[in-house]
Amino acid sequence: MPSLEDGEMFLPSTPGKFKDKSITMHRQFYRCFASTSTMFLWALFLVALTAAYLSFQSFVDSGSRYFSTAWGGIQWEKQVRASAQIRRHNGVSVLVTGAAGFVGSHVSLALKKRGDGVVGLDNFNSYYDPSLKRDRRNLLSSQNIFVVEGDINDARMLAKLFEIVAFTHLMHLAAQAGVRYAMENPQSYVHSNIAGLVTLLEACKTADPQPAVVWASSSSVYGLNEKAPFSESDRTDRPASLYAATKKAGEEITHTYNHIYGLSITGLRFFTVYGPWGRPDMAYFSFTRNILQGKPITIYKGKNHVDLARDFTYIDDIVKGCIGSLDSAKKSTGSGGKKRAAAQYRIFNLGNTSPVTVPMMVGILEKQLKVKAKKHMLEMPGNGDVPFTHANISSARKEFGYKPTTDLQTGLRKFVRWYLSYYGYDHGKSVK
Ligand SMILES: O=C(O)[C@H]1O[C@H](OP(=O)(O)OP(=O)(O)OC[C@H]2O[C@@H](n3ccc(=O)[nH]c3=O)[C@H](O)[C@@H]2O)[C@H](O)[C@@H](O)[C@H]1O
Repeated sequence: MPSLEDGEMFLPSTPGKFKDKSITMHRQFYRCFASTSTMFLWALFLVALTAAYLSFQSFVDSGSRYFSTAWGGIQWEKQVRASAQIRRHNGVSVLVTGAAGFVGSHVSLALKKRGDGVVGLDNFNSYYDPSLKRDRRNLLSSQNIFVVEGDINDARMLAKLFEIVAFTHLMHLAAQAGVRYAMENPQSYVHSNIAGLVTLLEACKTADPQPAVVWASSSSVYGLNEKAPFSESDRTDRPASLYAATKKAGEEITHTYNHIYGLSITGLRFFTVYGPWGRPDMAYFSFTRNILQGKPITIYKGKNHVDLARDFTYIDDIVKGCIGSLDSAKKSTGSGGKKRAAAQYRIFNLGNTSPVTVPMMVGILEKQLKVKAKKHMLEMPGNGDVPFTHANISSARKEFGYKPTTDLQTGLRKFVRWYLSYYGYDHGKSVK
């Protein structure tokens, strides 16, 4: 059977004298038309492909611009390398995320002081006044610690950092903190505490060598647990806030990276950390500001008017716990993204072991500030708060000799001294 050529099927079957000639002409015309249209379609396809590629490139570029323009370049690499230099025998090289944050800045300084290499990373977001973060950064910079301005969700920046420096450890302290703010901005918790964590672990998994990971979980994972004091083996499947849920998820996520890729993981459950250079969103800090400014403070009460209590833990004790866990962490066991052997997975409470009620904390502040607080009592709203926290720290004590030594009175005295020297005495009118 003769086969139909392109266009043939569209030919009219016109009978008559000129049929053959006209058929030939039509055939030529349609062949020509068909090949032109095929070429046109190919050209269109190529144009579309190029356009798609270009817009993808610009998406990638604008993505990295979105994260930060503040990284990259020869000078930047030089600063990273210099900051990562180890200056003691058997020292370590640590990437500290959240280095311009409260705990991150203290841990960075302590590591640097003993001669370890430290590179900081922080996105300087505006959850609370970024000028406090910039001042912490300046303090770090005065000790030759370079803080990279970037987001833990920026995979390209992280890959670059691990390419430049063979970090032995990751101290991951960047997070969206705050229990009650999770009701206002839930997505920010997912962005930093879940997506950011995964991006970071992906970078660690492929890094060669893989760093050992120490990271900040939270006492809030105990949620509605009523058994006191809280032990690491207690239930953590009833979080009371989205913040707690993201920290609990972090514990599970890090476990999978430990299991599949051989990352050494140590999760630290911090208990309401306070002290100089602290977080302005926390109660002891905002109460101090309000008391000095003559503004009222709101003190939440639990069910049946029970006082809420926290196992407030002083920053220097937390720093010792962070460094103890870092020093006792075993190496990761994977390489090239593959696990070679079972790796260490640990979780520790880092608390103070002596809960203090919120009204007692306010009483200490009043004494230190020599000003009476205007107290406004309010029944605890359903905002994610838990009635009390109390740490059992025997695991951390056994594993690396963790022993908190600062009571709330001493710690708040140091905090108030810092607060007044930082903000001045003029009752916070110049508060940054
Ligand atoms: O251990 C943690 O894992 C968490 O600790 C911290 O959370 P919390 O223990 O909730 O600290 P914080 O806000 O200072 O409230 C302290 C007390 O004051 C009460 N409180 C608070 C505010 C207020 O206006 N009134 C009040 O009574 C309040 O009800 C509570 O009883 C960190 O912020 C968090 O990021 C996380 O790290």
